Amino acid sequence: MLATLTKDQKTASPALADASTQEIYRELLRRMGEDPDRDGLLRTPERVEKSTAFLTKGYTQSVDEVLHNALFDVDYDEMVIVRDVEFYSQCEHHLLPFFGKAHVAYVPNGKVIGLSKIPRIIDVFARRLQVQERLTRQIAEAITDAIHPQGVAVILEAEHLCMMMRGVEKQQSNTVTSAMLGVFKTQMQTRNEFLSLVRTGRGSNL
Ligand SMILES: Nc1nc2c(ncn2[C@@H]2O[C@H](COP(=O)(O)OP(=O)(O)OP(=O)(O)O)[C@@H](O)[C@H]2O)c(=O)[nH]1
Ligand SMILES: [Zn+2]
Repeated sequence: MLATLTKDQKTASPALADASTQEIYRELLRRMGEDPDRDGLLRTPERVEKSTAFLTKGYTQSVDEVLHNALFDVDYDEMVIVRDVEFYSQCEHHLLPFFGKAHVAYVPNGKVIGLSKIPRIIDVFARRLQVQERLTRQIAEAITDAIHPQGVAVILEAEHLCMMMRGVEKQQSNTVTSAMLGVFKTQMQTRNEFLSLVRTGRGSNL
């Protein structure tokens, strides 16, 4: 059973109300033309239930919980950048992965955030069904809410399997999205400094 189902979600489809999640995956295998009772597939519903719970565990997490109070009063008002953070998410249209690198920057306003918490915040939102634009925005807003900095910038560069292994089948394209808040929106110089520091990182195609 996925931990995230509310009572309403469970009863949303009365015909399936009594079916377990694993029974539903067995049925999906059957409808793919497979035999869910053959050796290799016997434990597949159990594995898929477990891996799906992991890949969507962002629904059961909150930013407060992952921050764990790791916010520090530090007298530093230059840009902090955590770049080339790999992330894996799933597109909400096809339930296929999209994945790539996140680059996050902020200019503090009296408080800094524990460095490891930036990738943790990214994952809280990446491990949900997403569109890349919303994911980008949610990361920027979560950091803003946590430390009220002078500004936050987030760039995501991602490859979408729904555009690669199906649909338009384009293997070389990637999608870049950004959210620029506060001084990253109002001060061209700050935004440019961020962009040039991202470009000199290891994993950026910008
Ligand atoms: N903006 C945006 N679009 C996305 C994202 N992930 C997937 N999509 C797009 O969502 C759209 C869904 O389009 P539909 O026409 O409803 O679905 P489809 O027939 O499967 O589309 P194709 O992928 O073109 O075959 C596609 O254009 C996808 O590329 C995302 O993160 N952001
Ligand atoms: Zn998709």
